[in-house]
Amino acid sequence: MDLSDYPLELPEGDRPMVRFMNVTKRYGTLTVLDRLDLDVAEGEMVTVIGPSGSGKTTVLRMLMTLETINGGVIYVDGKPLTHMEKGGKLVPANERYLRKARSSIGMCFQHFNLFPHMTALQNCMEGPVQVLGMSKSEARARSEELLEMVGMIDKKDQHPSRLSGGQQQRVAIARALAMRPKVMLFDEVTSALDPEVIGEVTNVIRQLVAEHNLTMLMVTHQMGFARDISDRICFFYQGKIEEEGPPEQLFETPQKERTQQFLSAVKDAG
Ligand SMILES: Nc1ncnc2c1ncn2[C@@H]1O[C@H](COP(=O)(O)OP(=O)(O)OP(=O)(O)O)[C@@H](O)[C@H]1O
Repeated sequence: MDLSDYPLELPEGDRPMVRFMNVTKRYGTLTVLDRLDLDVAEGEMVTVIGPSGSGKTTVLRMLMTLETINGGVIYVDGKPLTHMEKGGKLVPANERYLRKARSSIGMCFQHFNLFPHMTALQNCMEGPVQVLGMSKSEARARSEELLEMVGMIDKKDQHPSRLSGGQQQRVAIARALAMRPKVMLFDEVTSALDPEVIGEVTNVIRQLVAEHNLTMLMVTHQMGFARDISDRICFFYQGKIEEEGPPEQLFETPQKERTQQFLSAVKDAG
């Protein structure tokens, strides 16, 4: 497909919050995403599972527009994310366009990446003030509300080094939400945590799913958690969706042999 074959905007009535359309990502000769089509509806929670190296994190990285894709187009809220319109057709987006587009995507990583010299509250206020141009008082009110929601308001004046991993991750979630993203991405947010604090982070995400109509895309190795909270599970294999479906269906009656093998391997391991 040529870039001129892709719509400048998705039509009314067929506008998922996220659409990967025929997306290919290569590193040298290695094809990591292979003509991927993936939709996430508004308010939907989709979890990507699959073997190591199957391209799960790459999906999130492409949505963060951290790197260019080699083929296809990603749309967010009906508008191209990776591309922009020029003279009536799509061209790869420039840095200015990407900077703006990125603010619609919130991301939480395995390593929380909080600013070490700032308190929890300052970490949350930074984006709204610096990127969105919000007044300090408005940013503070919004940040305090979110810190309250993740159970961290008591620690708002602490620096990250004084917080546990689970607490830092909760601040990182509040910080991402403070930007009012259209889509939230969670990449292995519990895998660097001690077992006893995993629950406090999964509970925050569970609460987000239950009470807020957020669109979320998550990568996790915690199958039980994925099964609990996802609307849909996508099983990735070699940069493609091998099988997808509601959690009960995918975990209980997987249709493809590769899905069955993967699920029995993780079951044996865990
Ligand atoms: N910057 C890069 N340069 C070269 N190869 C890369 C780069 N980033 C990722 N890859 C390769 O792309 C493939 C997919 O990586 P990705 O991180 O998306 O896998 P994953 O499914 O998330 O794996 P894991 O479960 O181990 O995190 C891997 O083979 C990886 O080595």
